[in-house]
Amino acid sequence: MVQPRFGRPNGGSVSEASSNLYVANCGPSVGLSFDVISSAFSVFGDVTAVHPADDTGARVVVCFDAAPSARSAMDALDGRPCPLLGGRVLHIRPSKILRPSCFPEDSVSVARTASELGIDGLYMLHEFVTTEEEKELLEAVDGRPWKSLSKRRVQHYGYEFLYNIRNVDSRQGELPSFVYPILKKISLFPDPGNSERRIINQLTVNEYPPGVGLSPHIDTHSAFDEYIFSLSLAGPCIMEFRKYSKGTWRSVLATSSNSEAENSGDDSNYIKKAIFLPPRSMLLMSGEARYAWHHYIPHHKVDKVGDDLIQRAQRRVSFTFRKVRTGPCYCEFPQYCDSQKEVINMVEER
Ligand SMILES: O=C(O)CCC(=O)C(=O)O
Ligand SMILES: [Fe+2]
Repeated sequence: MVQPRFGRPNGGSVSEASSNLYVANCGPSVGLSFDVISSAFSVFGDVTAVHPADDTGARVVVCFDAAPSARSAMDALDGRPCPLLGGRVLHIRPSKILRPSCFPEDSVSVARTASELGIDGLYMLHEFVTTEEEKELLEAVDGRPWKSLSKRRVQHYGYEFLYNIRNVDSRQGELPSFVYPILKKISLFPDPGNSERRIINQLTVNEYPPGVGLSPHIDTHSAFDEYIFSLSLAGPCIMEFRKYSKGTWRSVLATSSNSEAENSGDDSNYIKKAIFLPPRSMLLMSGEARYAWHHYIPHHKVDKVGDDLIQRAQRRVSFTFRKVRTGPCYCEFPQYCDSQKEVINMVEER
């Protein structure tokens, strides 16, 4: 269980003048959006913000511009059914917190476009598939067996991905026909690369429940070619990119996504950037973005994108399209490359 993001309520003493209220039994996971909560509390004064208080989605902090408004709201609503919130009984205490610690000041600002992010080799297209295509893709995978991992479910096509070795198994057949229209669109993806590199023969489908993400990792260089396409469906999330200054091929393997172990690597020495992935968008990781940056999906129920708090949906389903590598990787990033580890070892040993 993640620690509450706001400090504990300060005991409920009405003598303390707080303009913020900690409100339990209230939030997106009990069917109340931040907007609905805000307008219900606005009856008592100007509400400046409604923040999640923790990752449950059922506790919020309502911030008023003045303490008397907060006090009136608490006096009127605490422990009683609230007609404006479907008769829900709220539990309200004053909260001293001014700023939600779930989004610390140093948290990275989230770009909405790849060009804003500025990582070489990273591209994103919005509305890469239509809502109709999205529905069909989801129905197709929902009609097939899922494999349960500890926090999410997966399906693999073309080649099975083996999480223990972070590499693929032997070939299992063609990709399913329901992805043919996507493969066709991928072949038209506008990027400066060579179309040969867009051949796809492996697909991993990931289904994430709300609050579930993916550990920081670089897809194993020796397992997959340069181009990695990831299609987001059903729900949004943010993806963080980290470039570790002391990264080595060992840390790449140690923090592979595909390991079920939670391992965030050396947290002290990296630069990070983040991008918002809306449903139906397609992300292409190539070049430096694919070979040298770890990608990571934070385990959030709510993402902060600019001034917006965006709730994770009931699920996010991603389709990751890759081509299995047949020989060693000769990328320009030997530091992160398991195929070139002998070279690195020789340099390290000298
Ligand atoms: O869910 C995603 O968009 C990314 C999945 C991923 O990084 C992977 O399977 O290696
Ligand atoms: Fe990945």
